[in-house]
Order: sequence, then C-alpha cells, then structure tokens
Amino acid sequence: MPSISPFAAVTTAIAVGGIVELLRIGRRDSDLPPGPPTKPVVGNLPDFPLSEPHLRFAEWAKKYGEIFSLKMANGTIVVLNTPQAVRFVLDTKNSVTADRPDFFVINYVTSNLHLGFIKYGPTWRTLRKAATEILNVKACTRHLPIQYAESAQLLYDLVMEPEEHYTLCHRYSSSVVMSIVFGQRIPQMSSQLAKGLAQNSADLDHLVKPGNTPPIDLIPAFKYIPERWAKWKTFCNESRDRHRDYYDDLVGGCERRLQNGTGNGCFIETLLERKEELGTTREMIMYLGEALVEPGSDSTKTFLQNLILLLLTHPHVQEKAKNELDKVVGTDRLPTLDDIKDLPYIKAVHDEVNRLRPFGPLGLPHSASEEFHYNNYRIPKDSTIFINVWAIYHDENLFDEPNTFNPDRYLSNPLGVKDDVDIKEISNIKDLVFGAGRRVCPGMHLGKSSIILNTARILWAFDILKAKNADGSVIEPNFMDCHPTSSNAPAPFKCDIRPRSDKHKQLICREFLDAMTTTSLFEQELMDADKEFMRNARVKAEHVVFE
Ligand code: HEM
Repeated sequence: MPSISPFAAVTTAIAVGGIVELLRIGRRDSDLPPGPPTKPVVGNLPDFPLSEPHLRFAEWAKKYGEIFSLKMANGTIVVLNTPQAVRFVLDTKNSVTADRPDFFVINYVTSNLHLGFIKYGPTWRTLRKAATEILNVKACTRHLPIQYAESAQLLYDLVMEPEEHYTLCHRYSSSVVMSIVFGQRIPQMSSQLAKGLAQNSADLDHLVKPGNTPPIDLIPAFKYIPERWAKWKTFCNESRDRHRDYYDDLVGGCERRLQNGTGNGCFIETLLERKEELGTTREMIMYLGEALVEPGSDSTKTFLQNLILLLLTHPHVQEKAKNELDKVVGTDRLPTLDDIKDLPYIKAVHDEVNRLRPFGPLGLPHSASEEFHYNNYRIPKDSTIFINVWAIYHDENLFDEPNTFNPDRYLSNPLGVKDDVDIKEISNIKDLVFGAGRRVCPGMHLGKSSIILNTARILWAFDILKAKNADGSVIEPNFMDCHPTSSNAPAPFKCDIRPRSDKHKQLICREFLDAMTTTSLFEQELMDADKEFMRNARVKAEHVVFE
C-alpha cells in the first residue's frame, strides 16, 4: 500500500470535508417542507422567477400542497399556501415570525428606519406604536372627512377628465395619505409633491425586484464592490438623497406650521409635539412618514385601478350593482359608508376585486427569528416566509372557477368559498391581503374604508364603457394585463367613463364644492400651479351646479 504523509492525509481529509460541506449547500434537508428539486450549491436559485413570482409560486403550491420550501444557496424560503398554515406560522407563532429578511439596499436608502422593512426590535416597536395611534379603528374615524372630500374630487375629476382615470385613482390615494400624515394634499398628479412621492415609491419597487441589484442579502461581499463598477450603488445613493430631501422638506413644512400656529392637526405635527413622550427622533419621524404614505398610496390606487378594469370587462356586474345602489341610496345623494351594511352586492364586488387581484400577491416576506415546527416540517431560523396570497385566492379547492370575476360567490357564502369548505377553519382568508401576524398592515382600517367607499361611489356615479379608436373600432381591454411590479397593478388601459345622468353629474359637482371646506385645510403650502388648478376646478364645478 502506498504510504502518505500525515500532512497530506489531513489536507485530503479537510479538502474532502470541504467538498462534502460545499455540496450540502443548496440541498434540502429531509425535514424541511417539500419543494422543487435542488442543484448543488445554488439550490433553487436558478428556478426563482425574476418577474411575477406569484404565478410560479402558485404552480408550486398546486404541486407541493399547503407549504413548500425553496433553497437559495444556504438560505431557505418557506411559502404558505393555505389560510391554516398562515394562521399557525404567522399568527400563533407571531413572536418568532415578526422579523423581516435583510433588505440591505432598501434599509440603506431609508436609513434603516422604514417601518415596513426594518428588522423586528425596539425601533420597529416604537415606530409601529406611533403608527397605530393614527391608524387604529377609532383614530380612523377622524380621517373620514378627508376620505369623503378626496373621494368627491376623484368623482369630479372623473367627470372632467375621464380619460385620465388611471392617474386620477393615484391622485386620490396619494392625497388622502399625504393629508393625513403630512397635512399637505395633492390636487393634481402633475404637482411636485405627487411626482416626488411616485418617484420614491418607484425607487423602492425597483430595488425590491430581484435582478436590479446583486443578491447582497445572500452574498454580503457585493457590498464592497467599488461604486465605479456598480451602477446600482449610484442608483442607491441618488435614491437615498432623494428620499431624505423629500421627507425632510415635508417634516419641515409641519414644523413651520406649528411655529406659525397654523397647524392642521396632521399626524407628523402630532408626532413632533409628542417626540419625547413617544421616544421618536426627527429622523425616525421622517421615515415613518415615508413608510405610511408610500404603501398607503400604492395599495389603494392599485385596488381602484383593478376595480375600474374589472367593471369595464364585466358590464353585468355594473348593472347589478347599480340596481342595488338605486334601490338603497337612490339618485338624490351620494353613497356613504353608513350605506355599506345595506349594500351586500357592493361589498361582494369589493371582496371579489381583492380576491382576484390582491395588492401584493405574495405580501411582504417575514423572517423566522427562531427555529420551529409546523406539521412535522422544520422551519429553520432565518428562513424567509411568504404568504402565497395569490395561490390561496385562486385555489380551486376553495373557490369555484377561481379565475372568474364573480362577486355573487360572496352572496351565497360569507367568504366566497365552496359550500363544502369549513369556513371556521379559514375565517382569516379575506384579511390575508393585509398580511398576518405582528407585521399585519397597520393601515388596513384606513385602506378598507377608502376602497369600499369608492367602490360604491364609482358604481353609483358612472357607466364604465369600452373606449373606441378614432376609426370607431372598440378597444378591447386585456383584463390579464398586469404591471411587472410586486403590487399586481394593471397596466394603464383606456375606457370611456361617463356620469350616469346630468343629475348624477350635478350632485358630484355640488359634493366637490362642499368638500372644499375640508380640502382647503391641507392647501397651505400649495404651489401656484396647484392653486390655479383648484380655482379653475371650482369655477367649472359651479358652472355645472348653477347653470
Ligand atoms: C387596500 C389597502 C392596503 C393593503 C391591501 C395593504 C397590504 C399590506 C400588506 C400585505 C402588508 C404586509 C403585511 C405583512 O408583513 O404581513 C402591509 C404592510 C404595511 N402597510 Fe399596508 N396595505 C394597505 C393600506 C395601507 C395604508 C392605507 C397604509 C398607511 C397609511 C399602510 C401602511 C403599511 C405599513 C407601514 C406596513 C408595514 C408594517 C410593518 O412592517 O410593521 N398600508 N400592507
């Protein structure tokens, strides 16, 4: 037998051990939830879809059942495909699943102070407590006048500029949250305030999308690449400055109002006054404002854009909803939130839009701060956990014809599910669109009232018809058309929106004029172009009402 030196033996043993260890990377241990086959070292990295991951995740859910896992090199992703799995993993085990994965670039851009992305811990708790103060059910009643007034402008805008419907929904959602949070409203989407907000949201959207930055959270060494070889770093630095300047200005506006005695009671003014008591610094206040206005605006506008697209493509739903509204509300006034309890079909339309086109089809990922077990599967510490909202809402075991827009399903069953499904088991299903556990959306009450109010009002006010080309041919909308974003917003589309009658048009314009008492409270800092816009809008509305 050939002899080898002890040195060579040790080296060989280390090398073999190293190779064995390396090959273990990317491998799925047998006690993890099942999932697609892995490759050595990289695991399922090559399988991870770079765009619209929810569609691939839904296919995997069908194949692997209530929970599956993906190996991302050394890391693990766990995906929850039933309301029961979500309830256990995110609600029952909420103390160990309230963390977020690393999100290095986003936390860099937002100075590690963005409520939605920071790690679970004392800073998160302070920010979340402050956010809950303005967003709990009771506090939300104070925001209703703003929501009614902005909804009045949304309807007015749709009367005057129907072809801009897509952007007008965004204006509505942005103006509501900007008024509540920073005390400054957005009268038109061309205003500087609106452009800055949309840019900041687009920045974060760009940065969360896989492929736009290297996988730093998996391979931290990417952080050290010099900026001259890493364009994404330049984008991050520019974006960081943009975000800071924008929110610093807004907080400055609140400080000035407080100093001048012209405060309008917005959230940030309150926080500035109670800084010591709440333990928040000016810096924390700035980014808390950001964490509220960006998702607050994007979520609500996504719902409204999807609503209009689904109504456009389903005229029989419009007809049924209008019959209900005409019976319950009539044509002498606009619907209010008090009417909703008597409008089951409107409620069903709202539920069905949320089901078919949920904002954030995979929610925001959580992270496990400790290892635990679910149904004999091991969920390792530091695994990233997704709620597969899209797959659950399109599950054929739960919903009849899940890809069909059919609000009636909610008239025959409170959760819209098949008769043989035990609804006690899945009572959390409707709220999954807002996430779950300790990180559940703090803006859900505000968001819910905005979207249901405008569902009723848009249906009460307008006929939504297919638009025509100049040659008279009908433009067929594509109801499957989505933006390649993480939010499930439809791509911009054309339609013909018309007030249902002159009487409806008059009532809308009158409501808009009345709303100006509320909206003017949030117009102290308006730029000249925006003041001019509001003056002209008043004149046009008066023209409709009084002539
Ligand atoms: C239709 C309306 C809305 C939908 C569907 C929605 C959906 C969501 C979802 C899915 C999450 C992730 C929850 C999780 O991690 O499990 C979330 C988080 C969040 N949402 Fe919303 N949202 C809506 C409205 C709003 C509004 C109006 C605001 C603010 C005014 C807001 C502020 C936030 C914040 C700050 C977080 C992060 C919470 C945390 O990490 O602690 N959202 N939202």
